[in-house]
Amino acid sequence: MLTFPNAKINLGLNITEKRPDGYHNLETIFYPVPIEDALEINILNEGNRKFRLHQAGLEIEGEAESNLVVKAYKLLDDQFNLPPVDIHLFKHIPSGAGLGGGSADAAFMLKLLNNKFELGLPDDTLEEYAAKLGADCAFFIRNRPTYAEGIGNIFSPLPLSLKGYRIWLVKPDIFVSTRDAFAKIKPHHPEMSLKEIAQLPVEEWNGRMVNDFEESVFPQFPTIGEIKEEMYRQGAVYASMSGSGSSVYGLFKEDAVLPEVDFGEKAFVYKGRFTDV
Ligand SMILES: C[C@](O)(CO)[C@H](O)COP(=O)(O)OP(=O)(O)OC[C@H]1O[C@@H](n2ccc(N)nc2=O)[C@H](O)[C@@H]1O
Ligand SMILES: Nc1ncnc2c1ncn2[C@@H]1O[C@H](COP(=O)(O)OP(=O)(O)OP(=O)(O)O)[C@@H](O)[C@H]1O
Repeated sequence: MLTFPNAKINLGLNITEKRPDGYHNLETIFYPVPIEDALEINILNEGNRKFRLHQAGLEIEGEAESNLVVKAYKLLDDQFNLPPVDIHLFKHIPSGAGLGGGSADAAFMLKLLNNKFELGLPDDTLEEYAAKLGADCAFFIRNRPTYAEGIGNIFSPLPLSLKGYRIWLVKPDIFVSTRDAFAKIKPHHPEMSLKEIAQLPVEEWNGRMVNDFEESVFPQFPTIGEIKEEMYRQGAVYASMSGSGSSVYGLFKEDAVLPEVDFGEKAFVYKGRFTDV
């Protein structure tokens, strides 16, 4: 059984409070984007191992045991004593990009196991399992435009569609530490709530919808800020860094011409369009 975990972008990200436990309260909108990994499971018939992981595409740091698809399998295996699985993961979504690629794999693995082994778990339960695997994981269970608050874990669906817009996304070869990015922020409440801004036409988001991480990340990594400027130079109606970086996206009108721009040899570049959400 095969599935295609997709990435997300953050539309706006306000860091509002530092909590006594060291984490931060925030508000953001998660929106699915059609940049995809491929994930397949089959029943494993050889040997006495519970799982085998084959990886291709972009490299993922760490041992197989620390891969989120394996953690997702173990979480459900503990509860349901699943058959052994042979896992194939083709990695296309860059990591450390603010695109939630690892979280997507984890959530899609839960959904895949639920379907393959007919566990009958409803979305609410799958979301509870996903939340144990990482901050953004639960979003990918329903995988629809979502307003998130709390530490990024309290969700409500949002009536918002980017259908018809084009997206140009660039991830330069820069690693941003999420922890450091949070540490440099002075939390504050925004003047206008993100939910209200999101109801305005996309053309009116620039200057209103803000990713607070840009303030702490751009001075340290000017290249990331320059990519955002380039998006606006090329005619983006809205551009922003996603999550804590390092990827930057621009949203463009359907008929926009997106030229070839050299963002560096190792940059990941994606051009696509939003369809059915
Ligand atoms: C900011 C987002 O990118 C929004 O999409 C994500 O919520 C971050 O998710 P993530 O990369 O999976 O980050 P995590 O691994 O959960 O957290 C990394 C570190 O960021 C800090 N952190 C994270 C989330 C949060 N609400 N407040 C925090 O202060 C903590 O120091 C934590 O140790
Ligand atoms: N299946 C996986 N795909 C990608 N990364 C994984 C996976 N499993 C574990 N990881 C680990 O998770 C870390 C980052 O994952 P991810 O791809 O979600 O990037 P991210 O850009 O930090 O996402 P975000 O900031 O939006 O949460 C990497 O350091 C990687 O070692």
